[in-house]
Amino acid sequence: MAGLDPVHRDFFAGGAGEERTVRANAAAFDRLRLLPRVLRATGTPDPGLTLLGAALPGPVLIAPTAFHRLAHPDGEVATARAARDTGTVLTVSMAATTPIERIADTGARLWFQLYPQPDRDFTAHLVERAEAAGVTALVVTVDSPVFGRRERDLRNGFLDLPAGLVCENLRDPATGRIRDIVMDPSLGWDDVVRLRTTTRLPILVKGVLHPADAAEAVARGLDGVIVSNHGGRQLDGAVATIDALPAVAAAVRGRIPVLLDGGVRRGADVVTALARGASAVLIGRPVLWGLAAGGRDGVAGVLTELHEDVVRVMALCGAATLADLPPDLVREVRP
Ligand SMILES: Cc1cc2nc3c(=O)[nH]c(=O)nc-3n(C[C@H](O)[C@H](O)[C@H](O)COP(=O)(O)O)c2cc1C
Ligand SMILES: CC(C)CC(=O)C(=O)O
Repeated sequence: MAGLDPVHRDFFAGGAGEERTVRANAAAFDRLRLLPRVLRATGTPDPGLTLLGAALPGPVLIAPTAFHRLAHPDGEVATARAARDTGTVLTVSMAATTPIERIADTGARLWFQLYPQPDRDFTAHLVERAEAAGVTALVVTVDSPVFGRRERDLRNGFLDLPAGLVCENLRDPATGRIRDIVMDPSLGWDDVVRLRTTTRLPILVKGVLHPADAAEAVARGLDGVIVSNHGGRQLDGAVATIDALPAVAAAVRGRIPVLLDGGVRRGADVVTALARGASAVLIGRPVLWGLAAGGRDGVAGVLTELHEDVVRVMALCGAATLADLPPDLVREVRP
């Protein structure tokens, strides 16, 4: 990627351990094929949907990723402008390098990703700050009781942000200092549900792979689950998300939205995930590559191309709307 420091490129591209799960996310899509329908006179497909009460032009959202100013000087502001201009949702990482208020100033539709911190008062402050800035949902990442072991970063000695960049949303309101992100191995369902006492925002849990956990999210009254293995950056060896999706969707039975991320690169991947039970998908690394290559325009290019590809694949499958993507559209083939 032109202009991207190789150490930062490794941080973006890499995963945990052997990167088996990074590869598995892509390989699992490679094992799936579409069985299209013909002569359905669908006209130009409409990939629009309503998600958590918001009308969106298409089913591809932006996953939370840290440190956008490593990719481009305009960082999260550039990403947010692209989200605004294409009408999609940007999920802002808690580890953003731009204050949430400045990102919100773009007018983009934002969700906020949270790692609940052991200091509950600080967690409540973070949530209140994001809500005041105008975010419309909270995404609680639950696949990270500890940091994954990212061997590229260890080899490269990438431990800290370069001088001048900080996680702006971790500023302590009392001291003005930037706090470290703490991964909390004691985090439990009660902690997630307790966020309801702080916020009226819808709450999605991100990092669910097991159907029993998805059922628990429904039972706990949460508003959505994101089937995710953190792009292979946490538990190396975790199942590919597109493989985990059908059982999660079966457990949820349409009661709350099920989203998916991990290895979504093409319109066919999006259509495959929706046919397997997802309401929408999110993309992580492609947005970072677009940002590094061309700031706002690069990200908008990635989002627009993928949107157009979704429409093309829907037409080629005989689907007029996202409701026309049944499970029998997808067939598994031998590797
Ligand atoms: C560089 C990078 C940083 C990430 N930072 C976060 C983060 O701060 N919070 C989080 O919940 N997930 C984070 N993720 C995981 C993404 O939200 C998402 O699950 C994953 O990237 C999806 O896979 P994909 O990159 O194959 O599309 C990060 C992923 C990458 C690649
Ligand atoms: C700064 C990290 C906590 C961000 C993250 O979740 C990731 O790199 O995958």
